[in-house]
Amino acid sequence: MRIRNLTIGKHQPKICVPVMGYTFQDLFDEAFNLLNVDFDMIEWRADYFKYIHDLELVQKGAWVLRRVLGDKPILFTFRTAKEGGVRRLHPDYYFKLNQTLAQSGLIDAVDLEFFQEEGLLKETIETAHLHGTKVVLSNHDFEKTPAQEDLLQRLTAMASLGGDIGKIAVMPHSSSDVLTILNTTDAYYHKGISMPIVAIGMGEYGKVTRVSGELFGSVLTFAAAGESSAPGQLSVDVLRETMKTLSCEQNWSESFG
Ligand SMILES: O=C1C[C@@](O)(C(=O)O)C[C@@H](O)[C@@H]1O
Repeated sequence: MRIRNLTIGKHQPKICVPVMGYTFQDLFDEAFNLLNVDFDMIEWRADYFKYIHDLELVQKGAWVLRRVLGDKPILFTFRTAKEGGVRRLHPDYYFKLNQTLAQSGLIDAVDLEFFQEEGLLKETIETAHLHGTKVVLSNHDFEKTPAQEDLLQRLTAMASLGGDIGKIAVMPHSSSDVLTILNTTDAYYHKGISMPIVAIGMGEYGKVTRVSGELFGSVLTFAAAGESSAPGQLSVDVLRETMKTLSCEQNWSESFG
């Protein structure tokens, strides 16, 4: 699948760098500092943005990022407090915000949290698709690693709902939790569902899941160029180098067209 000019699902996972600016100046500076960094796309974590309650100003923020970053794909994410973000938002405004950005032509993909009212979720996915914007359906658990059946069920439901990418980020506390995440990724791949997935283990134990996507079938990995947006994120340089070292030339595009 493609997001803007980036093909996702081929060879090594693509590296997505979070940008967490509070002001317009912060957004500009963070984006500008990325110009010398070897990354593939950015995630604008708009829950950090001071003007999140003003739709015009949020679009202006996206415009600043687009101007600085040129053709790099931009994923727009408002991460809610209950899934690890820094702010709460009324659900009506959450969907309005995402629909506005999805229609703006300024960003390439939106992250929508999966556990929300299904009608509004479907409507927002449709709006995004009508405007050529991709949808990442996501679910985060900062406490634990749910059972493999639960994770698989969430990912398949994300595919049924029309997500372009499904994402789970959970917290492992042991090697067997890490195996649960990797087994889920592998089992999902063998189901032959066309929607590609991202499966992340957060924290120290999860690091291996951030570098091994090529082997198991996780197509995106998040890395920090400055401040990290979740525990266990590696720096972009270390991540790129490690993935090159571990590369096994798998090509998931045959399954994830
Ligand atoms: O969903 C994710 C993944 C993430 O939580 C991580 O663990 O790298 C980082 C978040 O910014 C992003 O929205």
